[in-house]
Amino acid sequence: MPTIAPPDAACAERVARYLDTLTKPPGSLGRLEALAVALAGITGEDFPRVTPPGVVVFAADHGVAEEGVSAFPQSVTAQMVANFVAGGAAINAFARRLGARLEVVDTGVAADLSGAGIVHDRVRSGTANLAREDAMRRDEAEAALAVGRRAAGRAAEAGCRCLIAGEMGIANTTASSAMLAALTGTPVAELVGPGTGVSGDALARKRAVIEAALAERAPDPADPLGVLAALGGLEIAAMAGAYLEAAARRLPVLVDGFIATVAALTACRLDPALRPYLIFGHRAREPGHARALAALEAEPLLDLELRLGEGTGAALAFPLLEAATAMLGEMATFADAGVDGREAT
Ligand SMILES: Cc1cc2ncn([C@H]3O[C@H](COP(=O)(O)O)[C@@H](O)[C@H]3O)c2cc1C
Ligand SMILES: O=C(O)c1cccnc1
Repeated sequence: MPTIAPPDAACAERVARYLDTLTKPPGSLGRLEALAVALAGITGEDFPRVTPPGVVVFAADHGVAEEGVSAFPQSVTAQMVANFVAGGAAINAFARRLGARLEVVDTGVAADLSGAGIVHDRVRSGTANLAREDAMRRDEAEAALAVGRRAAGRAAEAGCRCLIAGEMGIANTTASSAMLAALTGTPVAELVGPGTGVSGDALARKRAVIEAALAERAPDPADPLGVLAALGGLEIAAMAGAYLEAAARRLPVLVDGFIATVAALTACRLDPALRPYLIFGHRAREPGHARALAALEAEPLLDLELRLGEGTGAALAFPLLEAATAMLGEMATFADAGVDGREAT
């Protein structure tokens, strides 16, 4: 694994002091100031840049879809990949607003995806049904982490200054819920939720499937790769790998919703040095998201009651990162603007 250096504390400290010289009462820009300090520490730059962002959407299928745990059929994963390529998904609309580089990676969709515009970096054709057997082998989980690393590497080499990972994979809230329960010991009932919109009997079945899988697989919470292999997904592993690679390259990571946060938690368990590189875009409606955020002691920037994924919540939060860098780069100091400082009271 490439090593992740600690953030540049001296740079963060310099930027924190510089913020107090800008024409505003000290601290008055609140969490935006903390964001600017964090970005300075992450990048090691006094005037960090976050544009353009790189958005990578990892797509893969889940064998557990056959248990009826999603409101939508498995075919939607492949169909949405075509929609991403055609530019018609929510993430396309938001990424365009940001001037983002958008890449779609087939990490293991259970269909033949041909055509231009898709990066084919497949580990296997969907996972196995985690209700019956391990979702994948450990070496496959490692290979999926490497898919994510390669994608983050491409984004960095293309000049991206911030990484957003998104996902598409029908039934992946089931895999993510199972992983979160395994990693944190939280009872399934406290974190399972509707995903694409299951309720009533279907939600009860989703919960029962996860509880049974946890009882049978019983992965060791101290073995994050084992949890990923037993209960995870190819796109979830790829997101984790992308986060680790971005941090190794000192790129800020803007984390999306529930699934992305479970990937982030897994990646932090693999390498705790990742944590300071993560900025959390939003709190999604899925009940497990608050649990996953709490496990990371994360306070997200937005709460727009989203329940979509794809990287959409992170994309919506990105302008706040831009604003934090603009505050540093464009505001005048008291001295330069000839504005009187605070009275000694
Ligand atoms: C049209 C459509 C577009 C989506 N974009 C993201 N998801 C989201 O829904 C899925 C997770 O929910 P569940 O576990 O209930 O299947 C993931 O693919 C996720 O990214 C979508 C779902 C649908 C139907
Ligand atoms: O927050 C997410 O990532 C999410 C929530 C519900 C359904 N799909 C994705």
